[in-house]
Amino acid sequence: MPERFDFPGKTELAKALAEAVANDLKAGIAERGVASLAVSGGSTPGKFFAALGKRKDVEWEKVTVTLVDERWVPDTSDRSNGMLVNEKMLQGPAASAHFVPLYQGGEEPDATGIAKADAALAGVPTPFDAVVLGMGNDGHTASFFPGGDNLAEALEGDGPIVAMHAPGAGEARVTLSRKRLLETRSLYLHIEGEGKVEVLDKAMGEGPVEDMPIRSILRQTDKPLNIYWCP
Ligand SMILES: O=C1O[C@H](COP(=O)(O)O)[C@@H](O)[C@H](O)[C@H]1O
Repeated sequence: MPERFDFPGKTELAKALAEAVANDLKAGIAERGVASLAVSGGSTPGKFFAALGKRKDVEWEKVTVTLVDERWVPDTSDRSNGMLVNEKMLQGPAASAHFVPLYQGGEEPDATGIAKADAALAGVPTPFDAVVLGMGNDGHTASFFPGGDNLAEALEGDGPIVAMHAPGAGEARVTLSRKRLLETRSLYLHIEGEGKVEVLDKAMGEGPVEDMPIRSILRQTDKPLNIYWCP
């Protein structure tokens, strides 16, 4: 059963989640000399990224940061999750972290693009010390979209990176597979707003995973899921 932590506001949530993830990274560095983190994009994580990136107690030069999913757009696009991470998190103390992008050029995540992204991801210390997921109003997480053309592969395949096109996704995307996402020491779901808690409540109920792919994370028991929410 996931554990839920509620906060009065976005600032409090951002600070608490940054504290938890910073502790995960420090534990990883203490144990193996390096640490790795995979984060989501979208409209929710900006404050959390800023709070985490300011942490001076993390040896950022030993940290590798990557994404749980990416829109297949150049990193100059304001739709790029990579750009968001670079602008909001990898500033100040965190500027010395190593960032591994998923977008590898070109118009489409074709076999060459996926092979390059797989190769880039192979350089990220495994398991992740922390994975921070988000959730869309349609019940998607990472780029596990309802109606996604490669949803079954993303949910059940060995991955590690899967191309995804879906009616609700906008541009073509890539996503880490469920298997790769669960190769983590800590797992978080970061959601904000009353609307998202309604989506979460629905997802916690019965129904097919394909209708609300966040269920593939909520229903698994391999990794304890910590849900961070604020209004
Ligand atoms: O498109 C995406 O959406 C989800 C949720 O985003 P939000 O705007 O509702 O916070 C995000 O988790 C994912 O990484 C992103 O690519």
